[in-house]
Amino acid sequence: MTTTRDLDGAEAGGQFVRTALALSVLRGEPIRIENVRGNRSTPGLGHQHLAALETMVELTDASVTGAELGAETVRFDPTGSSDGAGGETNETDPTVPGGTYEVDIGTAGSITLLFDAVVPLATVLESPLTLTVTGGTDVKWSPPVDYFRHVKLPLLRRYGLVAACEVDRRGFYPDGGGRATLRLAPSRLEPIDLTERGPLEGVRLYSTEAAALADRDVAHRQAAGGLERLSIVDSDGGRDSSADADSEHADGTTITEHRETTVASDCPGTAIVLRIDHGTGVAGFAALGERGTPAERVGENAADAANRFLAGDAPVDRHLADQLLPFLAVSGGRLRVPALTEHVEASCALLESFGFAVAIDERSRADGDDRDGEGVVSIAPEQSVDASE
Ligand SMILES: Nc1ncnc2c1ncn2[C@@H]1O[C@H](COP(=O)(O)OP(=O)(O)OP(=O)(O)O)[C@@H](O)[C@H]1O
Repeated sequence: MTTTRDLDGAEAGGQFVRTALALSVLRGEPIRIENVRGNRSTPGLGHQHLAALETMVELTDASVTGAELGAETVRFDPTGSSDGAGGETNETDPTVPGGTYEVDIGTAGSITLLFDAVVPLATVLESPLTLTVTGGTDVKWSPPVDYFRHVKLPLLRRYGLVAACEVDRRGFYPDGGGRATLRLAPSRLEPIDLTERGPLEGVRLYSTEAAALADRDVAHRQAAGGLERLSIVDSDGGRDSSADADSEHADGTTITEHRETTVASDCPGTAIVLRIDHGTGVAGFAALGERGTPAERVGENAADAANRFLAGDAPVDRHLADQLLPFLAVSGGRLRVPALTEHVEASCALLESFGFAVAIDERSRADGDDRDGEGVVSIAPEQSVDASE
């Protein structure tokens, strides 16, 4: 018999909700979340979080209470059989049937964050799942869709995830109106062991402009700014000062893909994603266009983040670091994270609340270095213990 797992989101934001819902499904455990998005200035469920909750309810035929805007307490039971009062349910192997679904977030709420909640369900699917979502494809504080499909999914595919993402229309802030489809098939994930960075293999660049901005050549200028600023570490530890598209560098680093795309969308917007491949893992760095910021500067912002990554030795970027943790829990493994960010720490604490054996080996920092510390997160799912026992 499984009892409801009580979770406290007082120290976290929306990611806590999404990951908790996914783990609830994967473990076949009802959850009650108190203090939803407790450390945000507008606590409770926002549009995007509510859309994720409602989608998870639909995909899993769960029972739910608190599925409304602003709700600070949510109860979600993917076993569908308990009474909402902390009752007990029969323990069975959790499965999700699959099928075809459409969701409209209704704002420029992030499509990729909704996808983030759903992707782990691939490991318990009975048959393929197709999920088409309308909302924002490239909005602040979330993975741009090119990061999702060209960075996150390719890395997870190496570990056995069967997934693809197609984009019909882009959705920028404030109108949204983007449309993308996630396709998942039943997947079995290999353990993730990503503690070393392999040799640099190449750089991929995805630069995008809404059709309304095409006459200003924005995608090209973003790409040019990014490539001009990108430093490539060579084998002697020195640096090339710039990288040109479609060329091979003295150190052997190649621009393996270079896409400048004009896209359909309801409102103007631009995005750039740089992907670094380095043998063991991948890392992605994104920037969004903003009124008043020159296109070249947008590219430079993405390259600056990539250069900071290249100066370290973690195999993934700081965003993938937190986004991989649910998969680490599913399959077990070890991950060197470039920074023990608030998101990484909140996710580790959540995984521990679910009974996963999480160990964080924090790298010591020099005195006066107040950056988020690097660390290695290890998770042993087979040894998970039931915290409610
Ligand atoms: N530029 C980026 N590239 C890739 N991933 C990103 C980027 N910016 C943010 N993310 C990821 O988006 C997620 C944001 O989660 P977070 O909980 O902060 O947002 P949220 O769901 O909008 O909720 P809240 O409104 O409570 O902050 C994290 O996984 C973070 O790593």
